[in-house]
Amino acid sequence: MSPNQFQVKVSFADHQRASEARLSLSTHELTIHTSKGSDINTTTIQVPYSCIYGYEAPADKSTEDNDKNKVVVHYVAFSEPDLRNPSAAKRTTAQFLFERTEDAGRFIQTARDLGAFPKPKRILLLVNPNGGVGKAKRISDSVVKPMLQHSGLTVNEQYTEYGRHAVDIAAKVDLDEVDSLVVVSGDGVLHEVVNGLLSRPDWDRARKTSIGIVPAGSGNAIAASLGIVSQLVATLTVVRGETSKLDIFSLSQLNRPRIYSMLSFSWGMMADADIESDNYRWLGPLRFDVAGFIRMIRLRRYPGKVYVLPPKHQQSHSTAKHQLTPPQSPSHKREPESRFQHLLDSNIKEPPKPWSVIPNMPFYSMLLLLNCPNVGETIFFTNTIRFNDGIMRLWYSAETRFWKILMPFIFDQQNGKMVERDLMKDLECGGILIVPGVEGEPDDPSTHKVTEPDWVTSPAAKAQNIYQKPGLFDVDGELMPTARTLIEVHPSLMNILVPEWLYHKDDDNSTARAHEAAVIQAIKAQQKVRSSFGGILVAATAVAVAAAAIILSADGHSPVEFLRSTLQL
Ligand SMILES: Nc1ncnc2c1ncn2[C@@H]1O[C@H](COP(=O)(O)OP(=O)(O)OP(=O)(O)O)[C@@H](O)[C@H]1O
Repeated sequence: MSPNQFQVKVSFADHQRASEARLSLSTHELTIHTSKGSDINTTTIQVPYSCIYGYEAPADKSTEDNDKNKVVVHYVAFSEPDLRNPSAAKRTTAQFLFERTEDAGRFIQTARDLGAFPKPKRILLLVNPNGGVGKAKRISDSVVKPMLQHSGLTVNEQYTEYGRHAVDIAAKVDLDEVDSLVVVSGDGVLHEVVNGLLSRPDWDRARKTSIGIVPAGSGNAIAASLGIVSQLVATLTVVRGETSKLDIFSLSQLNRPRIYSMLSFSWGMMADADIESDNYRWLGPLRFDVAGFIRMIRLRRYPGKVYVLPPKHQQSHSTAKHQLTPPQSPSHKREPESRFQHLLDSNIKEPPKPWSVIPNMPFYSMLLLLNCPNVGETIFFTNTIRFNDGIMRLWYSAETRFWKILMPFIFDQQNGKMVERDLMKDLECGGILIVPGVEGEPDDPSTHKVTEPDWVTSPAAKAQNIYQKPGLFDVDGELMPTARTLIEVHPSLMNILVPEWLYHKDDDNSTARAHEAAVIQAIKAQQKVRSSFGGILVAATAVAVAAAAIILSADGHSPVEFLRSTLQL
C-alpha cells in the first residue's frame, strides 16, 4: 500500500453499519473505496478538499483505546445533479477506524500536508439580528457555529447593536487579533465593514484583512455574485479561507467623508425602488419586486449630466494603485488615492479630456454602476462583469415607457440577459462624474447638494411633459446625498472570501477540474433556472399594490395623468 493509502473501517453519518474501505489522499481529494457487500450504494466516494470543513482526532491519553484509532472528517456533499437549489449541499461526516493509532496519526499528518484540512485562522463573526427578516441569529446558531465547531478556527461572535455599528467595529478592531471579518447578514453590513476598514488611519494594512459574507439579508447580491448559494456553502467558504481580490469604488462628494462600495451605485428608478423597498422589509426578498413595480408604474426622469473616463486611463492608473495621497497637513487623513478629486470643484464646469459627457442625455430614467453580476439574490444582471476586473460597468437609460421597462424585469431577471434588451446603454469606464440637476447648478454651493423635493420646472422638461425628480443616490443599498459625485475604481483593493472550487489554483488534475466544473455549472444553472413564473406572480401581486398606489396618487398625479404620461399620449 502506498504511503497515501490507508485501510480502515468506515461509517457515514447516514449509514450506521461500518464497512471495510481503502482511503487514498491525492493532491486535491480524499477518495473512499468501500468494499463490496457494504450497505453503502456507491463503492467510491470522492471528497474534494474544498468541501472538507473540519475533522476530529483523538487528542489525549485518556481517550478510550478504540477512539485512539478513530478520525472523523466533516464535509459538505453536493447531491448532483440536484445542485440547482441550495438544499443540494448537505453537511455530512465520515468516521474512519484505523487498525493502529500510528496509522490514524499518519493519515492526519498526510492530509494536513496536502491541504485537506482548513488552516487555523481567527474570525470575527458579525451577526446583524435585524438583517433580512430577522433570521441572521438563527442562521448563525443553526448553521454557521455548528460547522465552525470542528474547523480549527478561532471564532468570536458579536451582534451588531445599532445601524452602522459594523462601521465602528471594523474601524476599531485589533488587526493583530483577527484574520477575517465575516458578516452574517446582508450587503448593508458588509458595506459597513468595507467602510470601517478603509476609514482607518492604517487602511493600507486593514484592506488586506479578508472579508466574507454568510447571506442572511434580503438582497444578498454579493453572495450570489460569488456563487454562494446557501449559508452552508458560505460557511464552508469562510472555513476554507480562499480569497479573491475585490475591486472597490470610491464615491467622493464635496465636504463629505468619502464612501466606499463593493457592489453598486444607482440613481433613478432602481435607486428609488431599492431605498423605498425598506418600507416593505417584512416581505423579505420580495420587497425589491414590489417596490420596483410601484416605481415602474410611476416612472420619473432624473435630470443631470454624467461624464465618463475611458477605462484605459484608469488602467494606467492601476499600475500606481493604492498609493497614498501625500499628507498636506497634520490633520489630513490618508486614504486610497484619488486622481480626480479636483473635479468636485464647482468652478470646473466641464471635466477636461479624456473625460467626455454622455451625449444627448440630459434626463435619465435609470443609471446603474455595477461591480458584480448580481444586483440581488434573485436578480442576475449579467455575466459580463467580474468583481476583480478593475473596470466599472455603467448602464443607463432614458426610457420611460412602463411596459418597455417591465419586460426585462419580468422575463430576464434571472437569465443574465437583462442588459441585452434594447433598454439600457452599456459602457465600460474607469471613472464617472455625476452632476445632478437641470443645468448642473447645485442648490447648495458648499456641498453641491440638490435639495428641491419636486423638481419639475425646467422649460425643456415641461415641453416634453417630463415628470422629474432629483432622485436618490443609492450605494450598496444605502442612501447618500444627491450631489455632484466623483466615482473612481480602486482595482483589487480588498480581499474577499470565495468558494474554493470557483477559484482553485492551477493544477493538472482532471478529476478535480471535472468535479469543480460540475459544481460551477450547477451553481450558475441555479442562478438562471428560477423560473420566470415567479416573476409573473410577483408582478401580479405588485399590480394590486400598485393600483392602490395610483389611486392614492402619492405623487400628486391623477390616474388619468399618469396613464397619459406612461403611454406617452
Ligand atoms: N442591531 C441593529 N439594529 C438596527 N439596525 C441594525 C442593527 N444592526 C445592523 N443594523 C442595520 O441594518 C441594516 C440592514 O442590514 P443588512 O444590509 O445586513 O440587511 P438587509 O438590508 O436585510 O440585506 P441586504 O442589504 O442584502 O438587502 C444596515 O444598514 C445596518 O446598519
